[in-house]
Parts: sequence; C-alpha cells; structure tokens
Amino acid sequence: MLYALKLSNNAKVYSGVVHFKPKVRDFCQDQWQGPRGKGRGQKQQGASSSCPVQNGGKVNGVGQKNGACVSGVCVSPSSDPAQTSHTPRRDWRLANNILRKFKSDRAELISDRGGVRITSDHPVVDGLIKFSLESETEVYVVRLFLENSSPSPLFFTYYSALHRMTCFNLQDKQKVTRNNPLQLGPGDQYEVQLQFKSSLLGFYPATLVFEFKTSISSSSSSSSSSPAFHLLRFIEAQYVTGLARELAPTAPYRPRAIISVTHTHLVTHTLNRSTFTRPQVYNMGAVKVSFFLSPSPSSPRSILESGLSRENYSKRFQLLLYLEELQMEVDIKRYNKPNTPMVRDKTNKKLLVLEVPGVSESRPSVLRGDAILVTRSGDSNKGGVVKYRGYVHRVELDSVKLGFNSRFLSSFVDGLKFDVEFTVNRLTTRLQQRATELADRHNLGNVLFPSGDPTIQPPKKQPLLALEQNPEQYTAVQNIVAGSSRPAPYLVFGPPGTGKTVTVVEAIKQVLKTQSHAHILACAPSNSAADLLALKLLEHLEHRKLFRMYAASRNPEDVPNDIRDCFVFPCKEELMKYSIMVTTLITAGRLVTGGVPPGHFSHVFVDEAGHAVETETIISLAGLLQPETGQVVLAGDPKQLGPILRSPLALKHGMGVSLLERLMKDVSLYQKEEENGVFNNCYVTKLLRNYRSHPSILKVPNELFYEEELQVFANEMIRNSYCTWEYLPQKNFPVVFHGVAGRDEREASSPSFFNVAEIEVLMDYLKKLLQGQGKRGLATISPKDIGIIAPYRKQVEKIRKALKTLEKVGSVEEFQGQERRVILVSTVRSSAKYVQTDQYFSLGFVKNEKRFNVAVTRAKALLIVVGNPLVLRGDPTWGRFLQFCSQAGGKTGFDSSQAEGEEEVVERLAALLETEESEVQQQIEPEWRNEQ
Ligand SMILES: Nc1ncnc2c1ncn2[C@@H]1O[C@H](COP(=O)(O)OP(=O)(O)OP(=O)(O)O)[C@@H](O)[C@H]1O
Repeated sequence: MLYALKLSNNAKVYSGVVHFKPKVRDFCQDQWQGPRGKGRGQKQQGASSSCPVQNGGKVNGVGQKNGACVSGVCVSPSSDPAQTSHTPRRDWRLANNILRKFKSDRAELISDRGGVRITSDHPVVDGLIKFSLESETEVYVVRLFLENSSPSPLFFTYYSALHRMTCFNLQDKQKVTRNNPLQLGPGDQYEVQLQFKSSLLGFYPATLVFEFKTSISSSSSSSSSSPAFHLLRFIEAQYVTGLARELAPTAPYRPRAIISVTHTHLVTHTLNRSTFTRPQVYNMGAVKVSFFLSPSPSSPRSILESGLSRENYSKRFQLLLYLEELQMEVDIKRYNKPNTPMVRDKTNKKLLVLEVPGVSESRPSVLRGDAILVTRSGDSNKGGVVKYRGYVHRVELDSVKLGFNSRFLSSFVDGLKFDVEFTVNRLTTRLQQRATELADRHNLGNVLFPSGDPTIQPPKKQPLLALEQNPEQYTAVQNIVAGSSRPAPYLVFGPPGTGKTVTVVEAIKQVLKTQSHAHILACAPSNSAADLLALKLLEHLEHRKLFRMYAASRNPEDVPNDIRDCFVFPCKEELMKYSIMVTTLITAGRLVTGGVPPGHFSHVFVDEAGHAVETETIISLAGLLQPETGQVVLAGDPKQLGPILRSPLALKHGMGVSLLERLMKDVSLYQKEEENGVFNNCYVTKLLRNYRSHPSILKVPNELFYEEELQVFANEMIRNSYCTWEYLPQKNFPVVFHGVAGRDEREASSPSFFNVAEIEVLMDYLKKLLQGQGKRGLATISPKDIGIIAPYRKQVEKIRKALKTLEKVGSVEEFQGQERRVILVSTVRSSAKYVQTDQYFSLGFVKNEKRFNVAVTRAKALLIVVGNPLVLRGDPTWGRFLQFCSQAGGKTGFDSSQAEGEEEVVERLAALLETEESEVQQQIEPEWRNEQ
C-alpha cells in the first residue's frame, strides 16, 4: 500500500520517515473481520452449520403416541419417539432453516392468535415467565390459563415442554392428549399447571408448546381435521442461594460497538513522563518503511507465503509482529471513551483519576507506565487539536490514576470532560522486533536453525546426586552441564508434572557448582512462571546470588513475599555481579538495552518455553548470547498452552508455534532416531515420570495426549490423601465431575462470561474441604493448597468476590507450571451457541484441548470439575472425561439424562412445525391436484 501511495505521489519518504499528503488517512481493519467472505462471520456460520441437529422424526412423529401428556409424568423422555437413539440425523440445512424460521417467527409463536389467549398468574414479558426459589424442598407452581377468545369452539389437542427436564412437571385436570382433546367453547378458560422443584442449584430454561385446532374429526383421517397451530411460552426457573444475588450482573450486557479506527494526524503533546524511566527502545520506523516499500521478490506476501528460513527470519517475524501490533491497536481503540470526566486524586493531588470499567480484567489492557491520550471534549472536531498524554501510575479495580505535566494540571478543574484514547504499549513488540534484527546481527543461525552433530558422544558421567533416581532427568542435567548440544539449544520436554522445572533448577544448580564463572539467565514467558522458578531456585541457592528482575509495570503487591525485596533496578555493573538473573522473556530485553554485553551469560534457560512466541524467546538470546560458547536450554510441553496472539493473520502464518515446538517439529536432531526409535540425549530429553498426581487425575490426559506413556511416580501419601474424603461420589477415585445446569452471563460492557450457579457449587465444595480438614484421617489443608481455575476473567473476578479465604484463583494461563493439592475447575460454558465462538477465538475450555490439558493436570490429590454436561459432552475431549468419570463413579450433580441440550429442543420444535406445515399441505393438496 505504501508503495502504491508513493507511486501515486500521495506519500514521500525522507530518511526513512514517510510523509503523507494530508488527505491520506491510515485505517486499521480488524483482522478478525477479514476481507469479504472470510473471517469471523463466515467461519462462525460455517462452523455452527457443521453441527448437525438430530431428526425429530416424521410428520406425525411427535405426540402421536401421546406419551408427553400424561398427568404427572408429562415430560418423561422415554415416551417420545424423537428421543429414540436410532432416529436418522437431520440435514443441517433443513434444521437451520427451521431454526431461522423459529427465530424470525418467535413473535408470532408467542403471540395470542387463532382465538387463543394464554395468560398466567405470573408476569409474562415477551412470552417469558421467570421465577426463582431458594429452597430444595419447595415446589414452585406457575398457573397458565388457556382461553378461547373467539366466537367459535376450539380444540386444545396437545401440550409439552420442549426441554425435557425432570425438575419440571406439567399437569391439567382433563389429561389432554391428541387422543383426548378438549373442546373450549367461546369464552372458556382452562388451566395448565407447571411445577418446578430442584435439589440441584442451577438455571433451568424450558419452552412450553400448546397445540390447538379449530376442528377435529372423529375418524382417524387427519385430513378431515383442521391444521394444528402452536403457541409457545418460555420459562426460566432458577434454584439459587443468596450468593447468586450478590454476584448477579451489575448491569445488562451491552456489547461495545465494533468501530473502525481512523488515525488522524494530530499534534500530540508529550507531557511529563513523570517518574517512569523506560529503556531506550529500538525505533523500527525506518526498517518497517523500507521493508514495505521494497518491491518483490521479497514482498510481504511472498515472505509470508514462503516458510521460515535463516534468510527471511528477521523480515518474516517483523512482518508478523507488525500484523500483531495492528490488531492490538484495533482492539484497544474499541475502549476509547468520549466525553469522560476526570477528577483529582484525593490523596495525591498531582494525579487525576479516570474511570475505566473493566480495567481490572484487562479490558482494556492498561498497565503501570502506559500512556493514555486525552483531548478536551468538544475540541476533537476543531483544527489544530492538542492531545495530552498522561502516564498510568496505578491501575485500580475500575479506574486508573494518571500523571500529567504541571501546565496541564494548572488549568485542570474537577469534572472537566475529555475524549479518551487508549494506546498500545509498543515496547513489547519493539523489543521482539529488535531481537529478530539482533539475531541476524549476532549470527544466531546455528542456534535457531541448528544442524548439530548427530554422532556426538554423550558426556562422561559426573557425580550428580540429586536426581539419580530419575535416569531421564539425570541425563538431561549431565548433558546441559557438559554443554553437549552447543550451539544447538538443549530441549527438555515432557507431559505435566514430569519435573521439567525441577530439571532446569537442578541443571542451574550444577552449572553454578561446577563452573565458577558461569552467569545464568533464567526466564519464563509469564511473571507467575518466573516467580515460581525464582522461588524454586532459592530453595537451593543463596539469595545474594540471585536477582529477580521485574518490569516497571509489575505491581509489587502481586509478587510473592520471599522475592519481593529486589524491586530496585541496580546499575549494569552491579547486575552483572549476580550469578543468576530471573526475568520474564520480555523483561530480559532490558538487559540488552542496559548494555549487558553478549557472552556475559554463559547459559540461558527458558522454562515454559512452549507457551512463548518465538520472538519473545529470542529476546532472551539475541544480543546476550555468544552462540559459540553459550548454552541455551528450553523446557516445556507443546501439548500445553501455546503462545497467545491477537492477530489471526499472524496465527495463520505460524506465529502460534513456539521456538520449542518448531525445533521439535522441523529439526531432525530433536526427533527420535530412525534406527533405534530413541531420542539423542545429547540434544533432547523426554521426561515421562509424573511426580505430581494421583493416577486417576492423569488417566484422560495421558490417554488423549501422551499415548499412555506417562508413568505415575507421585508420592503415595500425598496423592492418596483425598481417597477417603467423605464427599467423593466414589471412594478411592479422587476425581469429581459435578454437573451444574448453570447459565453463562455477561454484564455491562464486558464480553467475558461468568456462571453464578457454578460459583455456588464451588463455594460449597470449598466449605466442605476447609471444614472437613483433619477429620477422619484427612490431612490438614490450608487455602494455599487449593487452586481454582476458570477460563474467563469475569468468572475469576466473581469467584474472588465470593471467596472469604485466600485460595489462588486464576486463569489457565496463570496456572500453567503450577500445582496444588486440590484443584477446582469451573468450565462456565452452559450455552452451546457460544462454543463455536470460543473455538474460533481460542477461548474457554470447550474445544480447546491445550487448556483442558493444563487445567486438569494441576491437581496432586483431588480434582473437582464443575460444568454443564449438556455442553461439555459435545466436545470429544470433555466427552471422554465425562465418560471416564461416569464409568468410575465420579459423576454427580446435574446429569445429562435429566435434561436435554439446545439441539434436542430445536429438533423437537422442528418436528412440531413440520407437523403443522405438512398438515396444511395435506389440506391444500387435493385442491392443488384439481387445479392441475
Ligand atoms: N525426581 C523427582 N523426584 C521427586 N519429585 C519430583 C522429581 N522431579 C519433579 N518432582 C516433583 O514433581 C512435581 C512437578 O514438577 P515440575 O513442576 O518440575 O514439573 P513440570 O514438568 O515442570 O510440570 P508442568 O508441565 O506442569 O510445568 C513437583 O512437585 C516436583 O517437586
């Protein structure tokens, strides 16, 4: 595009800077929307349509046997032919058409018509009756009155609940069925009762259908009856505790509008940067421009389409990072707020407070040190507008505190309104872009595309006492200490809990013991994983030898106590005295910026390397590692969470593959040798002994992801410590699947989901865990031995709100690499309609096996999963998990046999509407034949 603008005289380039003609506007397209016909819309449509709906049976299939309308058992599943398992699958197109018809005809289906009026003793809004109860013994009754408001008689022929749930019961005095229809004279009213009773907390929706005819024949021929017509009413019943009211949505969900972002070329006043000193970062502008202006053959398209190579390494990654940044920019601009007041902070008058609802759940993602632009409201449309830049000093629950310069502050009065623009902190992308450039400059080719020497001999055995019991870990440490793979990275990979982190820690310990001049950089992609690494290292090393370096954006309150003491960033000389430095991969870039010379670090270790984008990993190497002498060690599991990206284009072109995974896939050194089928331990070690979990916890992931190679080595006393817990559905099987018919809700403008019914069930388990501790031979447990994992930030936030104790609650990302004695998982998803969206955007647990794998492999002794079996059973991974729990007796709570999913309801409705259509057809067919 820039090339075209240049040719058409709309842009000029002077010393690497592009100057546009004023009319040129730069427009950022949301990459998820994509070009016509591609992207989200089409994919979702295609995806949902690929989910066939089961056939509801032939024309007269529903109700003919009248099984649905016997008093007291009117919702018995077995009485309906549509329930039978041998029904053929419906053509999805037909099912979709019917569903569409249902949606478009909803207003008609709930409206009183054909002379029938349906009223209730409860308020009915848009055909919906809602109620809730807070006791499991109470029976809740809703009365519905069917009235013939026409001047002629009518026949009430059939009624049913389309959701077949055992908690609902429909009754009427005359026991109306199609074989026993009831005549309603003009003005007659007839009562049908819906009863609801549930012993299980949850949300139970139902659709009631009532069928009428204007005339019926006494003969069996349906052609002499009038066609049937149907009226619907929707029911939403809940059984909740008081907690549900506390956690209920704060405001109805109103999605943020998806806006296009136009960058106007305005003057930006950079004001006081306050106390934040950022590292000087690499300016990519010139490189980007010259790169985009260069004509083929190295055009962006051909670079993207050719695979990754030594030659295009830097250019390809810069392009992908650029795409990623564009998408980040589009995403954050959605949170821009017009006409928003700011007030002075009460405690520090130099700061202004801006309300940003959702900021605590990173919507938008704003960190300490980020910039936010503000324009006086009303000025935006004027010429020569000035934008003021404030820096974030503190992020609170729903607001941020901003620092501006004194000139701005002197003219500020409380309540003054501004148009607020959020900006992407480009530091992380720039550091990655710089790293790819440095990788070229510092000749990391042999590290990133290693060829190695496959005939290399393993090192002589050194006395290493710590891990002798485990031959794989032992071998890995020996090879790392000997540097046998150099310059190729050494890979330590394996399933969860097999001791990858322990191997890294032991290797570091041994390197420091045997090589007095060694300097080690130990990194991980996330703060929580880097903290864990630092804490484990401190179990073996003196604190004065280790420096845990944090980003300026890290809130000290989030740092574990034992490593909170080193928040000051010393000078380079001081830093270089430490034997070991622990940072996140991104923060390792500060070492390059700070001038730590290449070769200072003799070893770079990256734990959880499968979770990092390749360019993030490169930050810890490029400019720091001397390829000939330095040793790189990557530890991780490509079957656990991979890199997280926003741009679908970057994902499509391979940026979702970590360096660890790429090396394992593409480089033969890291693959099993053909002749003997084993790995060359000079370059790679696969760990298979699991030291974490009870075998029942491992069973499904082991079978689905690790070809049953995992071996159980966990400490027997710990792994069995919950086998006799009184609340286990099955003794000696410490895995519980607790079914909950919940509802996935959203609130205000947050797109994140939560499920209150699941939180209520989680709280009940927590109470049981903490109250029952120490009893009947159970070990004592403290809240810190318990972890709660949920896939959506809103659910994490709501659980934290509900908790009185200090269990760790977090997303799967936060739990990767962690373990707890007891893990509770809330799957949240309760509506099948969102499942495809989750899959497309890699959200949630359903349709995301890597997330599933991480979540269920964190527990040592007890795993409790709370979720909706109706939704989960549709996913092969969860389906297998449910089946396993069911077979072993670990399933409890709401059961899929007690109700049906949305598919079945659509199917049943479709069958009814087909009946209606076919009867109309039968009525008109003879006339039509005569006309022929
Ligand atoms: N050789 C060993 N002997 C005894 N326990 C061990 C050994 N190696 C690891 N462990 C224990 O196993 C558990 C899991 O170890 P670690 O966290 O290192 O595994 P991991 O492979 O990094 O797990 P994840 O894939 O979940 O990050 C820890 O409790 C650790 O102390």
